[in-house]
Amino acid sequence: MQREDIANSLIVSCQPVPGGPMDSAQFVTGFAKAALEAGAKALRIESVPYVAAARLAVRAPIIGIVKRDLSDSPVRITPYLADVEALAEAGADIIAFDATDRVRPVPVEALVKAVKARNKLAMADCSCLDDARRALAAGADFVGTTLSGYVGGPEPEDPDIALIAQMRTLTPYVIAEGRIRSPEQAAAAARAGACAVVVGSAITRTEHVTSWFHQAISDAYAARRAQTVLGPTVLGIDIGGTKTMAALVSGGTVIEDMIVPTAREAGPDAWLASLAQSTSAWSGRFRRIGIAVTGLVEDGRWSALNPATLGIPDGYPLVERASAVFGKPVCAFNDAQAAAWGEYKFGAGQGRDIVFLTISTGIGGGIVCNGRLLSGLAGHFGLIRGLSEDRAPLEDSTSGRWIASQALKAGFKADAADVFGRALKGEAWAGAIVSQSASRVATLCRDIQMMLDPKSIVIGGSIGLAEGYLDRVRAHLGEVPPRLSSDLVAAKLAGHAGVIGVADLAEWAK
Ligand SMILES: CC(=O)N[C@H](C=O)[C@@H](O)[C@H](O)[C@H](O)COP(=O)(O)O
Repeated sequence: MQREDIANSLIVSCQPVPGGPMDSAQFVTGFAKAALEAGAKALRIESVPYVAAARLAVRAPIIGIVKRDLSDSPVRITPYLADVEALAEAGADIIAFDATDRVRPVPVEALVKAVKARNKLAMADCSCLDDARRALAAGADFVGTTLSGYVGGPEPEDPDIALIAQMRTLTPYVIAEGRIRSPEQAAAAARAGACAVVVGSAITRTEHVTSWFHQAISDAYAARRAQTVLGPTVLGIDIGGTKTMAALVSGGTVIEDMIVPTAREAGPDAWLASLAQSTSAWSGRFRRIGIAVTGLVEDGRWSALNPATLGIPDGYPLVERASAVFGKPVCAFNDAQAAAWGEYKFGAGQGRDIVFLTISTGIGGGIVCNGRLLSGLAGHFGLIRGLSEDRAPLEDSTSGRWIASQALKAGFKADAADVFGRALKGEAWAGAIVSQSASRVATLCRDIQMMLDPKSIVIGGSIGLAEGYLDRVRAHLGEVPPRLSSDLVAAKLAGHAGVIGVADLAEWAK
């Protein structure tokens, strides 16, 4: 045969799962005939007996291989000269072999020579462009992408279309092979320049194809069951200064989530448009949307309280714009208030009135009083006046930003996390800074207790939950008489508090 005989064609690899119920010559020839009847032009067949059986059953070109598991080499496909001889004898037209640059019993040059000596065509199964280069130099007639993704590391999901295009710069005789599982992927391989496309598992490994469908359907049923048990699903969104989280939330449980960076300069219209796009795959799965944002939300309008965190036009009509973009009802809340509600209903609050404090780069919070979340400015504890001479906001003398600035004053270039690490190791200067911050939070907790008398104060945020911080706050509170003291508990929902809380608020806002 000529190389052109298989140009622009589909080749079906008929390799049953070894040892499986279809691992017999009868199925191999059955698949081969069915494939040819449906338009395939050639076959790829493994083992000498199956090549011989197919040769008797069909006239189409056959790529023959032998697979072996060797103890002293990772090479599996047609490693020996004797394999080449036997495949030629059995009636293969093209003989394929592993052409990777690994420890091997026989050099590629010798295999090519043996194939040619039998007047057959040689196909080099490659893992990368360099393999193809060497194989062509050795005289291979075709190069295949067969072994891309199979020479170490985790197995990729998609076919290596880029490698097809790269190989095409070396020769027109590129055969695309490996993980081509849909007609769209096969067409992409052809468009990338392959002269022929091999499809195996997706056509002839019934066990694999069945397991793909089985998995997809099981996941879908599991999601449906979760929804029945948990109740309606809401899209919760938490837009922060550096990243935005979107999640499908049902009954306080996050079913699926994703995190995308917040393109700070792009502005709120662009953030909403890109969120609608990145969550479009979920569109049929929720009926309402809750959005939590940093800053002040009043009557559906969003304003920045600290433009350094996220700059937004004053009074931006968040609810109106988001409803238009998503085409679904939307409600919006401040992010710390939403987190307070999440902790109250599903986290550390356990349904008892709480004040939530998040101590992080800055300080925020939320108040649940008589089972109701206070909105507007309520809970912006970081902005209350501190005790310093200039009456600067409390967060300026307490938060993560302040901790880092104090470290610098003490002569250490360290962020808040470093300062905590060094405090834990017993470095006195770091311990003093952390302790000062904790003592100010303890004073805040005492004042909160006097004003609102919550059942618990729930502490969250990267500083609030850092090892040892809560204990230090408790130690400072220990100086207060017991009835005036607070029950301090650590937040439980971590990074999901905002989306869980706002999703629940959206569900009950209807
Ligand atoms: C890596 C390796 O050993 N590949 C083997 C080569 O013959 C076969 O197991 C594959 O089924 C064949 O390459 C077709 O690929 P897919 O079944 O993904 O369409």
